[in-house]
Amino acid sequence: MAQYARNAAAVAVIRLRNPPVNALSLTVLQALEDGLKRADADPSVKAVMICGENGKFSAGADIQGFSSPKRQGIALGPLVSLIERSEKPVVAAIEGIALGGGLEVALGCHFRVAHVQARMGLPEVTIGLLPGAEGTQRLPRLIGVPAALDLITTGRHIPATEALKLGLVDEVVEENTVEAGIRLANKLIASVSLENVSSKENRELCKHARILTGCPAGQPLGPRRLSLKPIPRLPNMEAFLSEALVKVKKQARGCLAPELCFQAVKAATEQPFADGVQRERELFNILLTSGQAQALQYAFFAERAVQRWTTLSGASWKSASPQPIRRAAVIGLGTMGRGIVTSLVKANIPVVALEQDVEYLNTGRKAVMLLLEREAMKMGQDAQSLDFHNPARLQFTVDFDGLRDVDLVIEAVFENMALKKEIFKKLSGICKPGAFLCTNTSALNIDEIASATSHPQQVIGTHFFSPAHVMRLLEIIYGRHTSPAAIATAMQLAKAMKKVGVVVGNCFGFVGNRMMFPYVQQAVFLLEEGSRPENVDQVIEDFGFKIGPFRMSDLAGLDVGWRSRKGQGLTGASLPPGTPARQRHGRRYSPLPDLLCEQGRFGQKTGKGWYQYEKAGGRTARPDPWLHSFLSEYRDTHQIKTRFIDQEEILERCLFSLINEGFNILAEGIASGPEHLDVIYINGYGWPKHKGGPMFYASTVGLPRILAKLQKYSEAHPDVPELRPSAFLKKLVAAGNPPLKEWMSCSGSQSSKL
Ligand SMILES: CCCCCCCC/C=C\C=C\CC(=O)SCCNC(=O)CCNC(=O)[C@H](O)C(C)(C)COP(=O)(O)OP(=O)(O)OC[C@H]1O[C@@H](n2cnc3c(N)ncnc32)[C@H](O)[C@@H]1OP(=O)(O)O
Repeated sequence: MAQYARNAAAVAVIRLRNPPVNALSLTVLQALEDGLKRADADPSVKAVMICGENGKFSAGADIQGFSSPKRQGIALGPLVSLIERSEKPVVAAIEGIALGGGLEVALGCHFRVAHVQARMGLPEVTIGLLPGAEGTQRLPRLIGVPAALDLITTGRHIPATEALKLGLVDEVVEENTVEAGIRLANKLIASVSLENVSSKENRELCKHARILTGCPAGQPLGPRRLSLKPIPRLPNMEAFLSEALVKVKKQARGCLAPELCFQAVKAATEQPFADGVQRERELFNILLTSGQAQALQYAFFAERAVQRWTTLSGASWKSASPQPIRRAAVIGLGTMGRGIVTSLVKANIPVVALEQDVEYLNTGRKAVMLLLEREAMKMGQDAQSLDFHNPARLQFTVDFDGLRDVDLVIEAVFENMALKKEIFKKLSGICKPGAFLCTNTSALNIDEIASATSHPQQVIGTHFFSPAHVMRLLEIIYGRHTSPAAIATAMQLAKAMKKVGVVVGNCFGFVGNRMMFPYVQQAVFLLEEGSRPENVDQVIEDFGFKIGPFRMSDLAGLDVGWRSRKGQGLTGASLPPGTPARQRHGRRYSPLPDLLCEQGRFGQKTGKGWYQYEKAGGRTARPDPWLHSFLSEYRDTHQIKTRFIDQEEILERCLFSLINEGFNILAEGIASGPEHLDVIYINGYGWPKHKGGPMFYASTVGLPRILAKLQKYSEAHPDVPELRPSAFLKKLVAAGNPPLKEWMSCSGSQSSKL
């Protein structure tokens, strides 16, 4: 709702009220409209001020409401126009946040006062929409086309100080914003009522109010109505717009909203306000029904849902409190360790970084310092707080004794069980008993690592994604003995590092890598059968992934997987003589990646992998004729008949096998819901957010279709168990393909405990 109140003077205060973020639900909109009409009808009211309850203006339209049938016919735009048309000055007092429809309401007001800590923005693009309450038409009139286009197509939130520089707000205050808004409203009232009185003092007051408001005498509100303002012209508007469109399309990678946001702003540059508004509405409706908006809104809520973690035994925030981390340690300063140290420093957590010897330590130190310098450059003035040259904030050592008083250790050494167990045994003896012992393993058994310590309840997996200081995902893996406090602390740590923590159970590869395995496996099988790396990558990248499996493999290094396969006895010296080249443990196996490694083709680092590069360390992948003939010879050797594989088969075999594994994971209770898998894939594996994550995507394709396709591929490849449809998928299809929200209530006995 919105609360209407009269203050002692002639200012009516309308306070938006819908905790926690004052989202503009139908009730709030109705109350806002009622308040405006009441203020208009009351002759003793001379000005209106709109603010929000609890230090927040508004987070915009109620996102849940977009999927409600009631939304039809309700539009915020006319309400914003109603505010703007008011004959009585309307002031927005912005505290906390003014986002989306919230900012559009403020744009309808004649004046905007913001608290210095407030943030503003039009983030609709991030949920697949555009600012549909005339914001795409008003904002460029207020702050110019380039700045408006930037805010509307990126959705970024800006601080009040930047908003002031852009001219988005009239005043920024450090004190009580509501009082400042009322003060301004009173000055405006005074300026109007004193216009014709000729005392010197009054004329001064009017002058002051005009300077503040930019209103010529006698016309107090006309110039403040943004719909009446012309668009500030650029000398080269056309060229500017074409360049901007290229940039927007490049960043959008298949997501519709940025381009339609662009089109709406373009309309503002070409058409009168009313026609622009009409165009904005048409584009808004296209987005609303596009499917991408649903996916992005699902992703928004999924990210929030995973914060409410639960374990199989029922632990949750209710049963656990996070412990404070006053000092942390990172063991191993390879690529991952460096990024983890950087993330901790950025989160203002003092860090001890440990390496095995001085040589490694010095190399690691240099790399960490370089990363931190770069981060500091990006942060500008805020970087002072990092203070990473201060040894009390960041210390480098080769001595485990330096870890005695830390509250949490993150081990980020080589992926080797024996080495990890040795380290955890050492930590168990050195660290204080309450210290949390985290491992950055990407696949290994947390329980086995914990067995090397005398405090297995303190051991937890914290799987970072490379580059660890950039990627948002933190997969948090609890073992059999992990305490709820350890989980809560890891979740809190993720939040402090501005990452999204997802709690999952312990199994080989956890959630992310376990689902990735069948996807990569299918990609390689497709090469055996007739595809080329560039064909497969193209299909996956056209789907919206940032990078296809082969480009990814070249980037990460083929040697990483090779080492792991050797460790598992799948290839290398430990392979029993007589093992068939393309079979392991009775299942289909492709030795292609091993053969490439044997040729020294490790990917970008060696200048050759699935592609060729300009030099070792080069970044530009080019199809490699050598690899094409190698594949032909390989097929000849193994008598595989080359066939043409179409895009549909490439996409389905890669993605449906990944999704299938997702259903197995859900059935086993490794994750407590499909949202967890989707958040992991969006934030850690480059799954296109506008497709909502693999499990949401499966729900849009339809589970019966996924099942039928898996059945077909499984029949064609009976030696690939990963293509055999999951029992849980079959169960859901048999249950009538229920909506994703209801899947877990159909899951087996284990997960039903969740
Ligand atoms: C029936 C309605 C009809 C409305 C008329 C439609 C006419 C069309 C015209 C205009 C269209 C306007 C479009 C919009 O305004 S779309 C919304 C744009 N706004 C956003 O995208 C903001 C989204 N929110 C955020 O970015 C953050 O939540 C933030 C506000 C910055 C707060 O962040 P933080 O402090 O980290 O807290 P949480 O993110 O955990 O949020 C707290 C809870 O609030 C819920 N929430 C937040 N925003 C919204 C929202 N806009 N609608 C509904 N719910 C919202 C969030 O889910 C959290 O809930 P919970 O605690 O249950 O998880």
